[in-house]
Amino acid sequence: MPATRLDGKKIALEIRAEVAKAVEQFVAEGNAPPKLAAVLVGEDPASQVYVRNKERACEKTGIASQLDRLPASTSPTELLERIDQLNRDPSVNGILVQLPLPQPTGDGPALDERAVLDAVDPIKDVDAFSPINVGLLMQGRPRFLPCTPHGIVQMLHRCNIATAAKHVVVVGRSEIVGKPMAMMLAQKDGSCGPETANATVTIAHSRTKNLKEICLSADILIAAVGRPEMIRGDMIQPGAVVVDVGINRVEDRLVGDVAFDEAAEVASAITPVPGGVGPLTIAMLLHNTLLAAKLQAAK
Ligand SMILES: Nc1nc(=O)c2c([nH]1)NC[C@@H]1CN(c3ccc(C(=O)N[C@@H](CCC(=O)O)C(=O)O)cc3)C=[N+]21
Repeated sequence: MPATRLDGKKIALEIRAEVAKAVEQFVAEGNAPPKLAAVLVGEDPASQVYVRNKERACEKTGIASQLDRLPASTSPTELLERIDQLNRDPSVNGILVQLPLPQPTGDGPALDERAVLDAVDPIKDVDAFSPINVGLLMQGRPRFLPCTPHGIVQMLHRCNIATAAKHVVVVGRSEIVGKPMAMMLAQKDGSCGPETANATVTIAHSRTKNLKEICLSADILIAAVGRPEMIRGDMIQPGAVVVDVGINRVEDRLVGDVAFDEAAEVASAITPVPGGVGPLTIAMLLHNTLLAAKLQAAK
C-alpha cells in the first residue's frame, strides 16, 4: 500500500490561521502588532525567495515585517551595528538573519556566522539560534523552539503519529535541524510540544557506519543531511514514517534528501518536497514572532 502523504502545506495553513487569530487577540488587548525584522546580506537567489515568502506570510497573519537588505560587501562591524540597532528598537519583536551569509567579496574580512547569531538579543531570537535559547531547550525549559524541528513536532502531533517509545533516527546533526530535533523528541515530558516526546533517538550522519542498518531500524526516519535523494527505499523499514527536511535544487527541480518514489512504496507516511516541512518552518517562525511580542509585552 503506498504511503500517506503528510501534507505540510495544509497543516502550515492551519497553524497560520491559529497564529493569525492569536495575533488578532493580542492586538485587541491593546498591543501593537508583532513585528519581524529580517536581515538579508547579499543577493543569494534562494535566500531572496525565502525572505519574500516570510514577508508574505507575516502580512497574511497580521504581523508587521521589515526587510533590511545589505550588500554582500557589508563588513562584520557594520552588520553587528545593524543588529544592535534592531536589538534596541522597541518596535522590533523578532530578528532573523537569513543564512547562509555571503562569502567575503574582494579581500574584505569574512562574516562570522556564529558571531552574528550570538549578537541577536535572545528575547528577539525567533530562530532560536542563540546559545541561551539552545541551552534552555537542552535543559527542557525552552523559550523559543527552533522553527524546523518545531514544525515537524507539530506535524507529527496533528497527524496522530506518536513518538513515545518509538525509535527515531535523525540523519543529520546540524545546529539548526538535526541536533535540536533529536533533543526535542527525547524530552521526558511535553516541554517541546504536545505528546511528542519520550522517543528513543539515534543521531546518524554522513560518517555513520552501517547507516543503512540503522535507518532500517527506525520507526520514524528524519532526513536532514542536505544530500539529494541520499535515503533510498531499501533503507526504510516497511511501515515507517519518513520526514524529509532536505531542500536541494537539482537542475531547476526541488528534491529532498529522500528518494521519494522508492520511499513511498515502503513507508506508511512520508512528507513531500516541496509542500512538506518547508511551509511548516515558516508557520513556526510566525508563531515565534508572536511569542516574542508577548514576552516583550510582559517585561
Ligand atoms: N535565519 C534563517 N532561518 C531559517 O529558517 C532559514 C534560513 N535562515 N536560511 C535558509 C533556510 C531554509 N528555510 C526554508 C524555509 C521555508 C521553505 C519552504 O517553504 N519551502 C517550500 C518551497 C519553496 C521553494 O519553492 O523554493 C516547500 O518546501 O514547499 C524552504 C526553506 C529556512 N531557512
